[in-house]
Amino acid sequence: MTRFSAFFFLFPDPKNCPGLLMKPDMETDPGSAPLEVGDKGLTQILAHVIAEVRGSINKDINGAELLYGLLNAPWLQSLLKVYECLQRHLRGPARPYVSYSSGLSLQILSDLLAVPNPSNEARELYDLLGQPHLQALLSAHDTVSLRDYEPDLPPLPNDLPEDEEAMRIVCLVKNNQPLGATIRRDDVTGEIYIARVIHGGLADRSGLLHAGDRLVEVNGQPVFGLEPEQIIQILAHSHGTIMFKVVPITDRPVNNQTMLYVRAMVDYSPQADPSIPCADAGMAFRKGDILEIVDQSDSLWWQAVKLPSTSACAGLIPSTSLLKRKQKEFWWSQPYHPHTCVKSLSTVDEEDDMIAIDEKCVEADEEAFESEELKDEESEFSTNIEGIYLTGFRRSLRLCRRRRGQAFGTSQFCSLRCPASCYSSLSNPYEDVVRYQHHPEHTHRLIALIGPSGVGVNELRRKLIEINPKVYQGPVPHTTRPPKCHEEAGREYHFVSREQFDSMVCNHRFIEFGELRGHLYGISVDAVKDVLTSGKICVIDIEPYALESVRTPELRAYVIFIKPPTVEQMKRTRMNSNIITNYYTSRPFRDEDFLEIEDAGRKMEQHYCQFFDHVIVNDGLQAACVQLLTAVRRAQDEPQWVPTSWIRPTDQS
Ligand SMILES: Nc1ncnc2c1ncn2[C@@H]1O[C@H](COP(=O)(O)OP(=O)(O)OP(=O)(O)O)[C@@H](O)[C@H]1O
Repeated sequence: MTRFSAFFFLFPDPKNCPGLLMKPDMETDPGSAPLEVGDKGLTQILAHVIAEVRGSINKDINGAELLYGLLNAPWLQSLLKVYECLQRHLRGPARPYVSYSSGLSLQILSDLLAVPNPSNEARELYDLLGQPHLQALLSAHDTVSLRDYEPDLPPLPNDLPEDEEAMRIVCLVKNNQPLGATIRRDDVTGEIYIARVIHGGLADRSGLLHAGDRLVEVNGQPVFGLEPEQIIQILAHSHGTIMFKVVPITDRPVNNQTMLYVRAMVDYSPQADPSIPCADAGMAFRKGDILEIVDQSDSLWWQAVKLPSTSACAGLIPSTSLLKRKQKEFWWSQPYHPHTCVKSLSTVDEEDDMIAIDEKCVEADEEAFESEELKDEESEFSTNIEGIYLTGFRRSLRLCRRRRGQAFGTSQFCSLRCPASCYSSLSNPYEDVVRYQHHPEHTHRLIALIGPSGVGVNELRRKLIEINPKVYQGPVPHTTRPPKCHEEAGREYHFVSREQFDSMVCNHRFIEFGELRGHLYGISVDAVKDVLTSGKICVIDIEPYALESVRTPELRAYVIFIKPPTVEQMKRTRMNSNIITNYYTSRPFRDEDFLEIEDAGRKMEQHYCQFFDHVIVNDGLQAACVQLLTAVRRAQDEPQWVPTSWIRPTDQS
């Protein structure tokens, strides 16, 4: 019994088509020339093969019938036709059959329209040819076939002078968008130049106007000697197409700037800046905005887009050096105020004088508070969840802050002009940032809550930890006070000597520290790291001055601002809540407390909003808690803008 093999058809010999079953032996005849198949060769060969196979069916050859059906399949015939077409085109460049297909299709359309009773096929053809995209395709086909790419330009005159400059004529169609270019006049020569082209603007997208091009005419009107404002007037009064005649700049600078993103650390308004070359081309931004710097070619004025961007067109912003200069000028122009910004808590000795007036009253209340504190701590221990203690909630730490707040009055926020530390914070108007996606194998980001005293920072923090103490935890604070009978070292506090504590302070190991009733208390970087390396999410509350200590590559804090709602809303929601007063007593909230919280919250937001990754308004406790939970998850799971130095600390200069 004979078996057909598919490879018979791989080496057909067109000259011996009828004898196809004789397979040429390429291995035994290496010198034989490759077989050429003509345009119709394969189709002919197939026809012969089919005839042969048909003959074999009657000879009871196994598989012949199946093969016959296969070879006769319409798809195989179509495939062969496609193959032959491709072969033809591969041999030479494609040539259009007609270069007037667009006109031809219109002719066909009008002929079809004239048919009295068109068939279904005619209707379908009419619909197909009438499709706009097919019309566009045919039009593109004709343009390509005619090689009609260039505009028709008049021939160059023969008598061109030798020193004739190359001119470029640029036509831009004016729409509602600004042209996106600024001009300047050379005061010596009176020539007008394109000063800058705004990234993503109309002029930029045309690709035909560049900074440094000399402007010769606008709409046929020579501009030499005109003031820039006069040219702007010409442009403002033009409609439709505007024609520019320019002498292109010879050495266009290559823009090899890499992508740069920054977080604005200051507010900026171009309308309030008399030094900006063109206020309309400027871009306002607020503290905390993320800006994509798209052009730094000018050392003074950069171009940037605010993210998330709604417009492709960039705006002018001052460069870092220019903004620093402006800040310095502004700073020096302000009247001097004594230093009111606090870096870390001063010792009690330093404060004593300042709080002397209240001291008697405080002493009396401290006695009362001491027992209350103990009661409070005991109740905290008894409510520990599954053997996990809610550490870092000791009132002593919070009272350190209160004492400091009391000592410095309400002026913990920098005023316009105060020395060193505040001034240095002004010196970095932009912070380089990158999009950072937390890696599951890395430690979690620290969650730092910040808010005015009494807004509910600790309440929210406590609630979060209580939801899942196996996931969320506070750091264990350090103290120099002796342990109480029920306390265990490393559980409620790390108990250390004053010398040890001082040494940690000197080595900047504390995020926050303070002194209360002769004892030092503090939250150390290592205590936070202990929680993080255990695989948990560390949640702390901080004061603004501690922002610097937590926004570091090792802690990568995600800062959440707990914002007070309106006074009215606070009155409604805090009806049954108590506030801890500056005299260490707990009493129901009063109207003046709400006013104070609102004012402190406003000031805090005004001064530090650039550091906030998220803001939660603590109105209803339940809703705020859900928002906090969502924000904390987002901090770990979603990409965030973080300082570049966190990712590449070695790049820091
Ligand atoms: N959304 C809220 N609704 C009702 N009461 C609240 C809400 N948030 C907080 N409270 C209550 O307000 C009081 C103060 O809250 P909390 O102690 O958390 O303040 P804080 O911001 O940590 O300030 P401090 O550390 O100075 O006490 C607490 O009695 C708390 O239960």
